[in-house]
Amino acid sequence: MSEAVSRSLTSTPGLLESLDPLLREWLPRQRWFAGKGRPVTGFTLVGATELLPSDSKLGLYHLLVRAEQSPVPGDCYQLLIGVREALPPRLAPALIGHVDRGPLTGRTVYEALYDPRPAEVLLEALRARARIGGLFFEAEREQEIRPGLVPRVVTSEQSNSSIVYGDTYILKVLRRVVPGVNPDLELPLALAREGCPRVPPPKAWIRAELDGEPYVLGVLQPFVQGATDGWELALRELAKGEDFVAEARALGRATAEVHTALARALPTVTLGRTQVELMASAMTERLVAAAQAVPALRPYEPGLRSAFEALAALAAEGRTWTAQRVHGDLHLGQCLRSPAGQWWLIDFEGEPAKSLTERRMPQPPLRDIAGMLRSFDYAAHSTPSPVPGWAESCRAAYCSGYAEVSGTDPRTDPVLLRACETDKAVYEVVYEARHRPDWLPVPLSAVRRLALDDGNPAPLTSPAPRRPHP
Ligand SMILES: Nc1ncnc2c1ncn2[C@@H]1O[C@H](COP(=O)(O)OP(=O)(O)O)[C@@H](O)[C@H]1O
Ligand SMILES: O=P(O)(O)O[C@H]1O[C@H](CO)[C@@H](O[C@H]2O[C@H](CO)[C@@H](O)[C@H](O)[C@H]2O)[C@H](O)[C@H]1O
Repeated sequence: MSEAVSRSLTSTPGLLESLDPLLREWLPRQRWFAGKGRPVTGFTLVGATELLPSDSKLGLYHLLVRAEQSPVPGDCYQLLIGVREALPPRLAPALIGHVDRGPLTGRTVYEALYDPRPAEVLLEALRARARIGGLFFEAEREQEIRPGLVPRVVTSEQSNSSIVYGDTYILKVLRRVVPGVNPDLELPLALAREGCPRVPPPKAWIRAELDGEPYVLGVLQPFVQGATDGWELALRELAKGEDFVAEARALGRATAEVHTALARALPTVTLGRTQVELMASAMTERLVAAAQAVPALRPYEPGLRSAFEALAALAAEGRTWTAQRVHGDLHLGQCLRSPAGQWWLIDFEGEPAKSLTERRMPQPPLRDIAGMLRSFDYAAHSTPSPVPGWAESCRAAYCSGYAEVSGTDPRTDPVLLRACETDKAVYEVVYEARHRPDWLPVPLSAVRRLALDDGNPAPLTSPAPRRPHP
C-alpha cells in the first residue's frame, strides 16, 4: 500500500464549512440522491477520512455526510471528494465547485470516482486489507486481489456508483448508506459460500464502524465480461420480432437456483394466519398511500384491494406459506447474461424505499417471481415494436423454468402471486410517478388488468398503452 493511503485523519476542522454551499447545489442533482423534491437545509458530518493528503497536488476525502432536509431527518450519503488546484479538462464533468471559504479555500473539489488515481487508492486499500480511520477494507478469506488494474467509472444510470477495474472487478460504491447488515453484501456472500454459481461472488468490501454502528460502504465482485443485462436483451429480441422464451425459461431456472441456495444458507420460516394478515394489510396500506400520491391509481383501488383481501381470506382458512430470504427487487435489469449464455443475478439491495429491517425479512419467494413477471410485461409495453403474446409466453416459460429446478410451479399459487404482482405494480406506479413520469402508463396498464383479475392463473396483459422511450 502506498505511503499516501496509510495516512489518515478522522476529521478535518472546518471541512464542512468549505464544502457546504457547493454540496447543497451538487448533491440534489445526483441520480442517486434519494431526497429529491425537498431542499437540503444543511449537512452533518458523520465520518471523514483523508485518503490522500489535501495539501498535496491531489487530495482525497472519504466522507459520510447526512443531508438535512428538515422537517424530515435526512439520509446519509457516501462521498469521495477529490481536491486539486484546478481540474484537467478530462475531469470537467466531475466538477463539484471552487471553494471560497474554510480550510480548502482556493481549491477545486470534484467527484473523485471519475479520476483514476483515487479509484486506484480504493483497490489498493482492499488489496492491503487496510484499516484507515474508521474505514475497514476487508476481503473474503484467501482471496488475492490483482494489482495495477486500470479503473473506469460506470456511466450508466445507477442507484449507486460503480468502478470497473481492468474488466476484472467491479466495485459498487453505495451512496445512501444506513447502519446495519446490507443485503447487497450479505446475500451474495451467503450464496457464494453455498456454492451457488448464479451470483458474482464478493471478493472484498468496505465497511465502517461509526458510533458503534456497522455500515457497508462498498462491495468488490468479479466483473462479468461482455455481459448484457436482461432488459437490454429482451428489448433487442422484441425489436427483431423474436420471442424470448428460451431466455425466460433460463431466468426461471436461475431464480430457482438462487432461491434454493438462499433457503439452504439462511433461515426459513412458516407464515401462518397472523403473519399473512399482517402482510396483506401492509400491502393494502402501501396501496392506500400510493393512491393518495398518484391520483391515476384511485379508480382501481377497490379492485386492487380485493387481491390482498383474497390473500387474507386464504390465510384465515388455515393456508400457510414458507418464507425465506429473497432478492427483493428482481427485474430484468438485475440479470446479466454472459457471452457464454450463463445468467447471473446482481444487486441484492432490495427495494430502496424500504427500511433495512423490512428488506432483510424472510418473504415468500413468489415476491421475486412477481417482480420478474412484471418485468416481462414492462418490456412488452416499452418497445416501439410490440409482438403479440410476447409477455405471456415469457411469463409462462419463466414459471416453467422455475418449476423445473425448484419442483414448485408459481402458477399453482395464484392468490399469493396476484397479491405480490399487485403490490409490485403499485410500487412501480409510485416509482414511475416520482422518477420517470413518462413511464407511468406501463405499470398502470398492469394495474387495470390486476384490478379486474379474479385470481385466475391465466396470465393476461392489456393492450399496449402510450409508449415511453426505453
Ligand atoms: N458483476 C458484474 N459484472 C458486470 N457488470 C456488472 C456487475 N455488477 C453490476 N454490473 C453492471 O453495473 C450496473 C449497476 O449495478 P447494480 O448492482 O444494479 O447497481 P445499482 O444498485 O447502483 O443499480 C448493472 O446494471 C450492470 O450493468
Ligand atoms: O434497478 P434499481 O434497483 O434501481 O430498481 C429501480 O429502478 C428500476 C428501473 O430502472 C425499476 O424497475 C422497473 O423498470 C424496469 C425497466 O426499466 C422493469 O424491468 C422493472 O420490471 C420495473 O419494476 C425498479 O422497480 C426500481 O426499484
